[in-house]
Amino acid sequence: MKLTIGHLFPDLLNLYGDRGNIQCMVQRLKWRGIDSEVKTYSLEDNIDFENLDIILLGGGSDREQMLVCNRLKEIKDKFKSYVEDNGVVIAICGGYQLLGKYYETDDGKIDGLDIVDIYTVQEKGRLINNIFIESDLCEMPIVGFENHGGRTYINKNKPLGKVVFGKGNNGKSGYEGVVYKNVIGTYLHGPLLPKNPQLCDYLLTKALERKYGELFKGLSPLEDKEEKEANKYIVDRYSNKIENFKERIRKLI
Ligand SMILES: NC(=O)CC[C@H](N)C(=O)O
Repeated sequence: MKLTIGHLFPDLLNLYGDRGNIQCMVQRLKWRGIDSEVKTYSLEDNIDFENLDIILLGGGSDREQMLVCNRLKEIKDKFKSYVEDNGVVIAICGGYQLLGKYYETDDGKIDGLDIVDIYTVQEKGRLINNIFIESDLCEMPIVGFENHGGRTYINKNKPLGKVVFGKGNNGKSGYEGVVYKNVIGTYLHGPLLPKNPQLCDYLLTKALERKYGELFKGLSPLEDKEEKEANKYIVDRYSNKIENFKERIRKLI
């Protein structure tokens, strides 16, 4: 078995090591004896969606998102068909915002792919924090790092999870990310997947099921000792902060 992973515009969209998500997917496949191929695309390249099993759209500055947005207009229909055909997409921060209808910044409106039912508006101040959330997609909490000026609002689609510590989509709703079909959008950098092995396996499973159907019998389990430790480190560290905070509030009232 083999999966082909497409990394879109890594020269523009690749903040905080988002590319590490690809290395993580490749390694977790390799440990199971599954092959992979990584294809990177620049703005001018033709994207052969029909050959792709997973697409990564990383984060970027507003300026870089603006540059990517014109190219997205040209590939919008093909991208949409890929998603409707259950193609797997993992989109981080700036890439997440671009999945939606638009990202309105102080310098102008950046049109998105309109693949998921979200929109983003730049508001005062940036949401910068370590963050962890709880999601129905995996048992372990999902941990990461967020740094965004845009606030994302979901219309109809489901969020990826509930914020336990951090800000998430807009600092108000208590939710983080979005899930639509096999598309996950999230503000979590890190890179995201190495510390969230269950989420990584969720994406790989979706891609293998789509490609191989009944022939795919599921991913064999891995020990994930270090991955779990790294995840737990963040969860413990920030759970304490929540507890301290709750304690302070308790004393005040
Ligand atoms: N970290 C990012 O990808 C930043 C996304 C976007 N430019 C924002 O500031 O909201």
